[in-house]
Amino acid sequence: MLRAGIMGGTFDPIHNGHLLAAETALDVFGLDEIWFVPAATPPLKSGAPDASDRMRLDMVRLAAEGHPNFRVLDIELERGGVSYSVDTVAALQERCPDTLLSYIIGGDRIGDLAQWHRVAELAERLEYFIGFSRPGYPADLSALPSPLRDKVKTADMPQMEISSTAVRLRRAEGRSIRFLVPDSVYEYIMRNDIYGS
Ligand SMILES: Nc1ncnc2c1ncn2[C@@H]1O[C@H](COP(=O)(O)OP(=O)(O)OP(=O)(O)O)[C@@H](O)[C@H]1O
Ligand SMILES: O=C(O)c1ccc[n+]([C@@H]2O[C@H](COP(=O)([O-])O)[C@@H](O)[C@H]2O)c1
Repeated sequence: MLRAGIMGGTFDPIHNGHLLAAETALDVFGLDEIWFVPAATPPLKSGAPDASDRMRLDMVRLAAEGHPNFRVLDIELERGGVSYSVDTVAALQERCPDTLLSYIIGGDRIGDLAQWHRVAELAERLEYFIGFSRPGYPADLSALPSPLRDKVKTADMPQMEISSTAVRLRRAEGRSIRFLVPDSVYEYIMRNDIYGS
């Protein structure tokens, strides 16, 4: 049975913190593949993404290109509306019944996991949630109710103080974002003049 880790995100834009979390999940948990899934409307974020759906998808594809274990799925962008992970996982299980799915999240999302839509069903469908701490957001499971807590496996990754917000802000201030995002994504942002002031 194939074991895949879903890396869902707004990816506005994708950055090296996302990629290192994905690589670490492959490495530590022995997954076969990572499936990057850009969200249409992320459930717990206010305000629309700055870049268009098309551009966010393009950037995720550029970032994943050439990695033998990275795939990009446009399932949530195609579905549109609010991107509840439980709907995505259910649809993917229907499409790929021989794949065991995990869902990768950073510390900020671990913090609000109990508020996710139909989270008990989501947890039931997954092998586990894979949780990584990120600067300012430790992988702290203590606030989660116990059945959910037992479903989250945490692992250490080199801490990367990068967020999409910081990338957008630096661009808006005319500062460099080189090496915060992959070179191909950097070139795409500059060529299309995204996130500028
Ligand atoms: N530097 C990082 N280290 C570990 N996990 C991360 C990091 N950045 C984002 N993640 C995780 O990746 C997933 C997708 O994140 P998202 O696309 O919202 O990026 P973000 O940097 O948090 O964006 P924003 O700053 O716009 O809120 C989330 O589960 C998030 O916790
Ligand atoms: O299903 C939910 O209720 C839910 C709540 C919060 C976040 N998510 C998903 O988690 C991923 C990361 O979310 P975000 O807001 O950090 O980009 C993204 O794919 C969201 O669709 C999903």
